Amino acid sequence: MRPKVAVLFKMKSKPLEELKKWADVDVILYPSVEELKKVIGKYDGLIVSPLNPVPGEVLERAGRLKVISCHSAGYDHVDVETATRKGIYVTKVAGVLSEAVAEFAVGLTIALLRKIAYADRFIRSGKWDSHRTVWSGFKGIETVYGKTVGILGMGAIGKAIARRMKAMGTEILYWSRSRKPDIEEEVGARYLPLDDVLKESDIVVLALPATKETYHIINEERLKLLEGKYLVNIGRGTLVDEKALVKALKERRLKGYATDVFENEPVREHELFDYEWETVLTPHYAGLSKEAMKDMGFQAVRNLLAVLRGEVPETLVNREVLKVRPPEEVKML
Ligand SMILES: O=C(O)C(=O)CO
Repeated sequence: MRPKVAVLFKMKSKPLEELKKWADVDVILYPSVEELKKVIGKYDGLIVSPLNPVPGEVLERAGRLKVISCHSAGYDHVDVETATRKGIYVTKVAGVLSEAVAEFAVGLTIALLRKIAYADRFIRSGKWDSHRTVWSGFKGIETVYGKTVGILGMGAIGKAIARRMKAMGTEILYWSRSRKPDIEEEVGARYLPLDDVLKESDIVVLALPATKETYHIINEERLKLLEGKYLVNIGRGTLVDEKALVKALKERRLKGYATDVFENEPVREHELFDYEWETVLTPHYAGLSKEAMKDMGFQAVRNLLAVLRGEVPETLVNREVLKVRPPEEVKML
């Protein structure tokens, strides 16, 4: 029997075609949790994006589901604990979007310090009447060159950010779960305890995954260490206590915040919208380049098919699932 697979977002057509060679595929664009609960029982596999929450209440109804393939490096939108208990394999993609996301992190940093997004809105709203308006209105613009950049999280994305930042004439500090001698050697990055990175950097870039340990890692206390500095987030919204962050902006302690991610996405209204000069806000699309999306699509499809073939993909997130349901019990291709 051909497996039945649901893709819950608009995946690129080439990887989708590849998937269709092996499985009967339904594309259901961004279903709500309630909608997903109604149909989940029909599927052997799911391919999901970070904007497709798959909570435990959905998985409890997933009678024949064998695999959830995340079309992302992050997998915090899936209840992995429940998936594991139910013998559902969860996979992620790796190595295919680091360059795209790192490039975006640098873009956000430059936009934040040089006020590029602000300036774009300024000119479009017809306010550019003279050079004087710009010179007197655009005060306190800073270069990235010459700054100290602290990177929290030195995985593939963190390293790709470090290389780019170094090339822009910055010093690199970092904190990560483990030391990374390769990047220390390559760009002279210095490993420091987390709070020291915050104290000694001018710009802090968050490139951490969302886990229990990293939840609100930038909280009220740590924001005090960021006085007069910039914060950039391409990790996950939950890394930052947004309420405390807004307070720090309001009290002019934090100089600026650029983020691609939010505690609750999608975002239609947010207190951060009031800080036009101090923030750059983008809708969780750092990985959305044509090249990265195609590579991610193929890897997500390969991961899903590997599980259905009774193989163990390298990027399996929940290895404990192998004890709950061994690969030969999942195999249907
Ligand atoms: O891959 C991910 O987890 C992303 O959020 C890409 O932006």
